[in-house]
Amino acid sequence: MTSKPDRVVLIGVAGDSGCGKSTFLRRLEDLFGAELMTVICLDDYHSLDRKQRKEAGVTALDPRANNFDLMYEQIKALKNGETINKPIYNHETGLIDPPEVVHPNHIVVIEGLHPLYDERVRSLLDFSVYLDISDEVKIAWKIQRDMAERGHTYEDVLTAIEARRPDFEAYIDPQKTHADVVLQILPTQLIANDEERKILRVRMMQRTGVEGFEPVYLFDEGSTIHWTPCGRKLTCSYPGMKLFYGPDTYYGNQVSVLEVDGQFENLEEMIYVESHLSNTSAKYYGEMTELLLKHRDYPGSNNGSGLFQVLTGLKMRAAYERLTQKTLVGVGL
Ligand SMILES: Nc1ncnc2c1ncn2[C@@H]1O[C@H](COP(=O)(O)OP(=O)(O)OP(=O)(O)O)[C@@H](O)[C@H]1O
Ligand SMILES: O=C(CO)[C@H](O)[C@H](O)COP(=O)(O)O
Repeated sequence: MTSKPDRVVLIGVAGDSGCGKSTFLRRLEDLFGAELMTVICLDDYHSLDRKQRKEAGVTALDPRANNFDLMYEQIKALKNGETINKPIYNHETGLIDPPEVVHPNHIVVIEGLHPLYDERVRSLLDFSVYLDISDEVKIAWKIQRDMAERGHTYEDVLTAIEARRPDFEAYIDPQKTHADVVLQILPTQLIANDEERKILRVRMMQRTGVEGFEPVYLFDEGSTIHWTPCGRKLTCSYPGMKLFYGPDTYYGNQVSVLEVDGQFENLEEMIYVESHLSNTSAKYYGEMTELLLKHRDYPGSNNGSGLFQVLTGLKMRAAYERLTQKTLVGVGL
């Protein structure tokens, strides 16, 4: 930690396992710098270890397997500038390890399955995002990762997703109704059969009427816009690309929706898209494109998921600067 923070800004990143939280956090680090930001994985608040969950017949998604009282007490303490003794859930052994000391930092990010579940924890958050991955895409990503890196079979992956589904629907998914931004990742509508789910339709649902949060828009705020940018200034290969912007209602909340269906052929040309977006919270024209180009190797950099992760990160930086009255200079690049 660099200096003692006067004001701790608390950010929530919610989503199921394998939904891209780590990738998003790596992008956030570009904006805040590793020094200023402390990430707390809420898996550490599992109150039942793997064996105990098995015996009790509950999953880690079930609130009964998590200690929300301790989570609240400790996150509140960090926000108040106090040091905590945070438990550790060990994913290698499935056991709860001895606690570790965590000091408050300028930005504390709580990420995992339940950042928005408990009303008390939720009320501490200054900005939040929910990563909402459709089943088809979740299966494709999990299969790619868990088969390649974790030695699982196709059937293992499907069984694991199915086993989690009831608790996912009961306890994780409803959190999206509380987030400031929901990043929805869906199969493309540009072609009928994209079995590998390589082409994505990604929607950034931005809640309107939230103090200090000005949603990003395309061309004209409040209008409904369908934009097919492919042509002289943006190279698109098959099956092309479509952008959309417009107002909507999402679980009773007013939202501004930005959508990208398809993929960017040449990331350098993102400057053309950036030039048509307003309220990005970039510090200068081109910053959004530079942030994307910096990590062109991250998954999703060439589609709406990378673009909207960068835009959400810029909104989190804007929230930090507004709440602390501090300016972050030069950490992004
Ligand atoms: N935008 C994306 N486009 C394509 N694939 C992606 C994208 N984001 C993530 N993935 C795939 O999903 C996998 C999981 O991503 P990531 O590790 O960021 O998720 P996570 O939510 O942190 O997962 P866990 O909680 O299980 O560690 C990655 O290895 C990658 O294969
Ligand atoms: O959803 C999860 C984390 O996001 C895990 O399933 C949960 O934390 C339990 O971990 P493990 O399977 O290693 O016991």
